[in-house]
Amino acid sequence: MKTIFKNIKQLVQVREETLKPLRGSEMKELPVIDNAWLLVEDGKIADFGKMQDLPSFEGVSEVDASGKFLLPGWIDSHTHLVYAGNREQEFIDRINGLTYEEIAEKGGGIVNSAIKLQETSEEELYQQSARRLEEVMKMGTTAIEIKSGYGLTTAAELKMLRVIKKLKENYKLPVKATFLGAHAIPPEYKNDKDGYLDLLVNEMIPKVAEEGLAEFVDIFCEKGYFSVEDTHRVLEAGKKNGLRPKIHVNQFNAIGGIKAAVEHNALSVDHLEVMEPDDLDALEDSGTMPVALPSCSLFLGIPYSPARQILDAGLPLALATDYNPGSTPNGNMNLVISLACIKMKLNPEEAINAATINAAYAMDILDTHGSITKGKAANLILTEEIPSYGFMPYSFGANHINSVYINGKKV
Ligand SMILES: N=CN[C@@H](CCC(=O)O)C(=O)O
Ligand SMILES: [Zn+2]
Repeated sequence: MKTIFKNIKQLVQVREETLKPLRGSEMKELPVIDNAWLLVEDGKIADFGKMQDLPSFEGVSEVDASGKFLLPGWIDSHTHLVYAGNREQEFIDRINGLTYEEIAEKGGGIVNSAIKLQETSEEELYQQSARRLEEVMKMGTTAIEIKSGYGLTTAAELKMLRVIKKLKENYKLPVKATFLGAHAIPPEYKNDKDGYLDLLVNEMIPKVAEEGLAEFVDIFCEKGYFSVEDTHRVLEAGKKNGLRPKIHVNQFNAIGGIKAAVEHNALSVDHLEVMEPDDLDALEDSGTMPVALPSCSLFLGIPYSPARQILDAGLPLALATDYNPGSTPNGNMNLVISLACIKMKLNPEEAINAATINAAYAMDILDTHGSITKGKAANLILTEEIPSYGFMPYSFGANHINSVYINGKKV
């Protein structure tokens, strides 16, 4: 099956090849073709060019993209989209003065979500999660990473991961699963963190790997959660079982987790609201992608990741939503891109690169997704008629998306 998009006002993020993520000043460049066409064949980008050079094609269905922009779909490399219910009460508690940390200390937070999830059937959890996935796909997300971490028992963690597996089977976009058993210390191990780590390392990780339920391993490396020493232990166990690290780090405190992650060749380090010079140094010459989550900063009222400092240090940067019930009950990548421009002072070009090419790297799918490149999947966003691609982040809160395509098929 072939589809041709014609009269595209601008084809955005056009690259011959994408072998590496973009770093530092490279992120300012966003290659485009004005007045373009693009051919999709068998779900892949087959060819593209300028309208003046349009060859004649037979047996193709046509999409007239006059006045519209065509760009690679957003890639959301950090979510917790599989969860049960919501934490609206904690939202009210924070409005009334409690902090995220205080709520967690009182037994709320991640543990609250874990109790809800343990009490929810696998089928119900799947239905709630599938609704969220469909919602974000309509907003332009065309590849997604999803973490476990609201189970905190072997049975409930496996239940979450099976739900992610079912989403992967039933939806056509790339879905990658991350095992985040080390998300919080469950109440029954309150005074025995090492006992929980033993369970993680000796039982959960081997089972997850044996059943092929995850590709990545994660840990919340943070004061009051897991230490740098715990991080080494969990990442080592993950690696032994074939799971590459992608970790939560430097959200509230810089405790040395970035250096540990780099030592384990983590694919990404995520959050980074608080960064020390040592953290930037540790990332230099590494294959580890820094990932910022600006909607989390908005919702919790915490600092935004110092993106300009990260780019000025010549490092790459990716953006993701962190969609979860506690710190970011929102999976809208368009808002993330706007916030990155407004609050983190990224230019639209930098933000779009961070949400496509670099996000693809952070999900380990850069060879097949993240740019308009021949042979890559036709996972695309067709905008409404807008004056420029920069109009998307400028008009924050609006999406300006006409349609979304996964493997060339309209969502
Ligand atoms: N910080 C750790 N984990 C999630 C939030 C978890 C929650 O509050 O449910 C995050 O990335 O923000
Ligand atoms: Zn997260």
